[in-house]
Amino acid sequence: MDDRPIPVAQACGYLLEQAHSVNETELVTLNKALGRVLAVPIISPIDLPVWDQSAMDGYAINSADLTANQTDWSISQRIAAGQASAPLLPHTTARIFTGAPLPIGANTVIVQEACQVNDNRMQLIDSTMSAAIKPGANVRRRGEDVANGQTLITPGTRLQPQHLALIAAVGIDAISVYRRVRVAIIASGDELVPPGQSLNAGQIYNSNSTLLTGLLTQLECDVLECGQVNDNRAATELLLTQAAANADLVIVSGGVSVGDEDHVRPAIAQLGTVELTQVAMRPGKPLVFGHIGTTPILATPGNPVSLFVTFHLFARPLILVMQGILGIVTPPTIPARAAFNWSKPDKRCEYHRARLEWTDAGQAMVQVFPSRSSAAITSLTWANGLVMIPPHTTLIEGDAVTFLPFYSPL
Ligand SMILES: Nc1nc2c(c(=O)[nH]1)N[C@H]1C(S)=C(S)[C@@H](COP(=O)(O)OP(=O)(O)OC[C@H]3O[C@@H](n4cnc5c(N)ncnc54)[C@H](O)[C@@H]3O)O[C@H]1N2
Ligand code: MOO
Repeated sequence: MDDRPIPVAQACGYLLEQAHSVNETELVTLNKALGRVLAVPIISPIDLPVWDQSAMDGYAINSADLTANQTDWSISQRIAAGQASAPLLPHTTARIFTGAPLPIGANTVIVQEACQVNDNRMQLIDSTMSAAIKPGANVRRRGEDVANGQTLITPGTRLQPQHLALIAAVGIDAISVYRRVRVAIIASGDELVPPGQSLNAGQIYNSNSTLLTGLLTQLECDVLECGQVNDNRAATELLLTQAAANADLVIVSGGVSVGDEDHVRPAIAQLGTVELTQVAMRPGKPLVFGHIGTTPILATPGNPVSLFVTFHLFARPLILVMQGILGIVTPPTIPARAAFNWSKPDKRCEYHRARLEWTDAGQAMVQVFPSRSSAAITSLTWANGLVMIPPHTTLIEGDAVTFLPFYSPL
């Protein structure tokens, strides 16, 4: 296999081409559906509003009576939200409240601020205003928001609270969503110790498993935590085999470089196929992608920043496709201006930790973290995104740059 680094877009394109969504669906109640991906269209079984209703507290009237030299109206009924209305008696008005059903025979609601009531008769405070009251004023018509039979939400949508509210508003309480994508995670490295234990010489805490668990949980995946594997070929192969058999996707961090202690790539090649290795990016160059059986395996560099960046650029889009998301899955970008100088460019495309802020004049400006180290995990808590700096590119303050926010929809 050609080991020359390939461009990020080409690598991501390959991952997405071969990706397919989990097809199995399950029925979940609305309060369990937040963040899940809709599998079947939501078609409204009702009109919304369900009936003509008042948008204001006031008086329901037939607008024809406003032009018929009538200056006051007997209040023939009182309709609060939750009550049924009776047909409006001719030439009368109904006291009505916001959200209450408009009586048959009325087509307009006059806000109560414009009215006065004496002896159960309603008058306009300023009778000359009657001509200005438009038929249909302050009425929400049946079906004006949603028509019975209308498709409300299409499959492939990640369900946000507002989607769930719309589904609830048409009376549906359980929906079909794709099952969660199950992702197995493995941390490779002899040096790794779980947080909470004491460190011996040469050891460090395993932070990548926590990072990956969080990133995957945010994406609504099921996480299969496979723990840590030593820098040993047989152990790596065993754990990879088990992980691949039990998950839709395996993400391994560490052990992908070219040293004698890096066993992940040869282990994947032994068990399956290595289809992609070395991406022309910084950090994250020694990325490996392949399959064991039909399970995709993404092996990222062990440096926490490299893991985070490669997750954002590769794992996330891949998972979105596997989840059944329809639409653009690659990270969104924001055009901005550099608030920094960049004088030592790399031959790889750089994804540097960056912070986007808006000036008072509304210009998006990007600052960069002072260290380029892919081990500097503090850069991730400082930044709110990445700035993309193309290969061999120097920048001065004010130059146009592309910013990739960490938190994005979908
Ligand atoms: N001769 C070369 N050496 C290296 C190259 C190269 O091209 N030639 N590439 C460098 C780059 S770039 C990177 S990135 C790393 C990638 O190395 P590995 O993926 O093999 O990762 P490790 O060596 O296992 O770890 C790198 C670094 O990250 C720490 N680490 C690993 N796992 C965890 C974890 N779960 N939690 C926290 N920290 C972790 C590990 O201790 C190392 O410090 O290779 C360079 N070398
Ligand atoms: O690619 Mo490494 O991730 O530059 O540090």
